[in-house]
Amino acid sequence: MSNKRTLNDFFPLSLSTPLAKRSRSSPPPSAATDPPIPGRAFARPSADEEGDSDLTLAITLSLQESGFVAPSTPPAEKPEEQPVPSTHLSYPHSIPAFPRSLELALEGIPAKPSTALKPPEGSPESHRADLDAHYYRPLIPRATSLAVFTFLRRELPFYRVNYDIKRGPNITRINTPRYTTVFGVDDTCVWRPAAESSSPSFHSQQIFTKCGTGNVVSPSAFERPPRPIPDCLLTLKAHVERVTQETYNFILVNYYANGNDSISYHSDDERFLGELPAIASLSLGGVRDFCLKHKDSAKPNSGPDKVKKKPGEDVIKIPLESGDMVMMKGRTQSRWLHALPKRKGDMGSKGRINITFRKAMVKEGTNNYYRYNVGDGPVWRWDEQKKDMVIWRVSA
Ligand SMILES: O=C(O)CCC(=O)C(=O)O
Ligand SMILES: [Fe+2]
Repeated sequence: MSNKRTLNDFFPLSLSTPLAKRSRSSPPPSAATDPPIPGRAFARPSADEEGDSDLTLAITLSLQESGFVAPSTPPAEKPEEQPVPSTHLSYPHSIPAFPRSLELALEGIPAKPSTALKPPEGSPESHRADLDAHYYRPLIPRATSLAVFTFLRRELPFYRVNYDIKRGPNITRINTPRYTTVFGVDDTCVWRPAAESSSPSFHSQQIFTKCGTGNVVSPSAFERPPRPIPDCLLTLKAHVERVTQETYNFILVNYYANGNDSISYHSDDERFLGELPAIASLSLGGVRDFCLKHKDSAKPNSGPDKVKKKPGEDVIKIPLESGDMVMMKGRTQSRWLHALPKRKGDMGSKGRINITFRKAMVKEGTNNYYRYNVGDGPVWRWDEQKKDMVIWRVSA
């Protein structure tokens, strides 16, 4: 579907507030450009107020906000320096950077060894050979990961995407059973700051140019305008790239509000990801089971012996906790399926965010990811009073 909207349709905000401090990727300040974030004006702390106590406070607040611990006495008001939010013409609203204390906590995490995932006992050798998946338990320490969860749920724009699929003569309406959002552009383009821009905001200056030629690419070359990765997600990407020794140009985010939200068995084996894609998948928030099964075992009673299988016998099931990361490489996408099934009871009672880091090679990837993770519906945002997602703004 082609998109005839102009960039102004995507960025109706008028920008007028001076900013206290630049994020690490921002150019030197000139004119002010970013709107104030209601209820989030912080005074600059003195030098000795910065440090571990900020992180302790951020984590305590986050654990309470996310419902992972009950609030005790109300925490003391503690101002924290607010780095410059990320803005861009394609964003429905600006996206704050992580508080400095959280950013420092993430930067300081040492790279950890991973554990290889193994197929269930008795699986054919070919299944083992096709599986190149590892997990980090955890990649991000639990308390820090919960602070990241609370921050991202509160600050990112989410979508509940609907689309039609055609099976023979029938058209089926699919309502994606989770909230999604996406940032990035495929490898044929590179983001760079627009020359001579008077804006001090790093992201609001970003345009993309064709790799090789350096020619500016118009956002209308895509079905929906691609969105640069905001600073907060760039911080996570840098850590994941360091640990996995891979590079990524796309970040897809899922928010599973409760146990009814899910993703069914699938593989991320689209051609635009290349032949043997490396995908890192980070979990934040509530615990949920992540399941993998070989594509051959998905066929009922397949295999040479045709022995009747018990349900779930071929499935690898890992309860992923906040901060855990699964890395899938090699033939994992082409030969295995994965899913996050619906869950009743305790396991579905807490919200969970999943972030996948991927690399799309060509334009089809950009069009596909924005169609299925942004779509054309309203923006949903977390409402702290209602403790639920609410429609924030209907798209133009
Ligand atoms: O939520 C998860 O852990 C899995 C998400 C996933 O497989 C996907 O987004 O493709
Ligand atoms: Fe997936």
